[in-house]
Amino acid sequence: MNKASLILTGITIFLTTAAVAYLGFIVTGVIRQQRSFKNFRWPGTFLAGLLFLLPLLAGIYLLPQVMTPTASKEATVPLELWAAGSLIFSYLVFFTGHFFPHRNKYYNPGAKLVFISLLPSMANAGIIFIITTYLNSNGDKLYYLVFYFVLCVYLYVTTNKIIKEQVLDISKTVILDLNKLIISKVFNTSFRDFEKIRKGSLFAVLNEDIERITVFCNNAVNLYTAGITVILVLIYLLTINPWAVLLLFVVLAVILSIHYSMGIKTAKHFHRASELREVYMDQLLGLSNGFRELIMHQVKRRDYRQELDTSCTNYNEVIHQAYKKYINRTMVSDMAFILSIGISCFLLPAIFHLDMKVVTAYIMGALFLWGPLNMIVKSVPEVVGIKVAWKRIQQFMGANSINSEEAIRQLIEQDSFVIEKYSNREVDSITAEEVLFEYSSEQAPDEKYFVGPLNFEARKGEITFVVGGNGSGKTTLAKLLAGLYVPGRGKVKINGKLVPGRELGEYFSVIFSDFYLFRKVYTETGVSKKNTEALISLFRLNGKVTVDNNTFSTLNLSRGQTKRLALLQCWLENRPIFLFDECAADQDPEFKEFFYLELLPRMKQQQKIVIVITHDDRYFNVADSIFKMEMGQLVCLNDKVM
Ligand SMILES: Nc1ncnc2c1ncn2[C@@H]1O[C@H](COP(=O)(O)OP(=O)(O)OP(=O)(O)O)[C@@H](O)[C@H]1O
Repeated sequence: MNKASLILTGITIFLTTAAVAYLGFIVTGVIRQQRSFKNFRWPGTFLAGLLFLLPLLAGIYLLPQVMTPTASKEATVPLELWAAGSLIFSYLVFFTGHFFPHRNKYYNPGAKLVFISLLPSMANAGIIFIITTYLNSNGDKLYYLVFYFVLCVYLYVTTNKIIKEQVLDISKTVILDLNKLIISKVFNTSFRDFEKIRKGSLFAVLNEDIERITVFCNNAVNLYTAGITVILVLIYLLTINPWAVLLLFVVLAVILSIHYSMGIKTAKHFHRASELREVYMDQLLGLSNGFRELIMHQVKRRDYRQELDTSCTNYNEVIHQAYKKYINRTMVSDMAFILSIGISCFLLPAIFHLDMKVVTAYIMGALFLWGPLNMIVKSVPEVVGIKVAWKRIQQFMGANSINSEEAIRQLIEQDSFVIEKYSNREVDSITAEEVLFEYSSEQAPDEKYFVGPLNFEARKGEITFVVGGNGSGKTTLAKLLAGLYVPGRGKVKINGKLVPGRELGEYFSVIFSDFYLFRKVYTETGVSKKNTEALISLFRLNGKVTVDNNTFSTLNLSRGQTKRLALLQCWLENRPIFLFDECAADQDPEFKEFFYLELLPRMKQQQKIVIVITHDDRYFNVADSIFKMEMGQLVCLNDKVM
């Protein structure tokens, strides 16, 4: 069998096998109901595909004339037809896949990529084959070789364009899904766990780690193409001299194992760098949140800046070391590869008594391998980096939570529950029975602080005060009542019925001492302009702020005005229980009077349950009942309730 027949047979077998395999995937996908029919505007796409195929069909047709000038044309015509037929058949099968897309959105572009990414490698191998054929020829096939060279370049460029666009689409989806996944995870984290998360790590995961995975997605296809190119060039070299390929193989195995063993050390550096980046991010957050405090005092500013500089330098140093180690590795592998080329060049002809033409072709092939191989070898740190990034995302997400497609889907969709209405609900009482909560941390397991066991009750149409010294546990009680903390023991009940932790919060409108005011008012019913105008006047914010489209016109207000706005927002939410944690603590006498003597009685009048954590003993007479917190224990100061 001459070379042309061999190549044509190879093309036919490869394309037919790939097409039949793909057809098999489509059919099984349809049977398993993973794929279903979906129509699209296909005629234009189909014709564009056919146009793309035309030069390739010409290439198949001309192949026998280039490679076997002396062979009879009749002998190869059927093979040309088979090859051309298999190309069209595979195109039709490939196209059919568009009509039956897989349910998994990564599967369709992924399968397409696996197939198309083979083509640039083939074009690459074709180019080296054409060049070496030309070098070894006497120039009689120049026009044909130029045609095939252009054909290979055409194939390389067009398929690479398709691949790059597909990869871009996939990485866009990956970024979006991972971001949504992390955000969903944050939303589904309990408040206590959220308190424990280092905020720097949240931003590090959202920025750096996801970015790293995306970059890897882009490079993975290049890696795959490089791998196929290496295989094809090796096959070509095999046809020139098998022993030389074996030698090359041994050299490559040695280079890769050296590279890999050096890579383990680099991985440790990359891991350490990620940890230091979290610390740095945390401090950057401190800079942003505490800028006002920092800018005012020289010492604070100097010391914080020093700390920030130190963590920035530490991070930089470690990442620098990691990349330095990586450079050492690449130098070792670069040197080993160049040495192996030298050995091939000087020793091979002597050992195997090879013709110089064969040696030239061999060296050409080996040099051609250099690019793709380099890419594969140099991607090792990327693979290490991605392993580190993925591990951190997994850690962040919690063990075993994202190991299946179903788990991911459920997590993303978890928040799409039906919204129940809680405003205006009839709530007679909220009670805590023998509730106990324990603060503990992994860093200091021996240092524990207990709140409770305690009993508490607040009733409709009554104002309940909770008083007590700093650190006695008042805010912890508030978080337990509002379902932010889950008690280790005991129960929190609404109207005498046990309510799940997550639902408890729905009954509350809360202002904690370190509250965050959102610019938009998120209410079940939206807010009417007329109603809000009256409220703005009640809260004495006229001329300061307006509400349009459920959104406050500004948040640039004084601290007291911001508190009033937060109270106004609570009012708009219209939940059955109001809870205020030291809401008037840092306010002027006028605000205090407004809060204790005007607002709270109005809420009471509206039959709300009003719980107020306070130190303002001047207004204790406003309360219907007063509880006192002492070292985590609760006592009722008047027996009106208990
Ligand atoms: N996130 C936390 N992790 C660990 N321990 C905590 C945490 N928050 C509070 N504590 C501990 O629980 C105790 C009670 O805190 P809490 O905030 O409930 O007190 P408080 O009565 O509201 O104080 P203050 O009047 O100063 O606001 C504190 O002594 C503190 O040591």
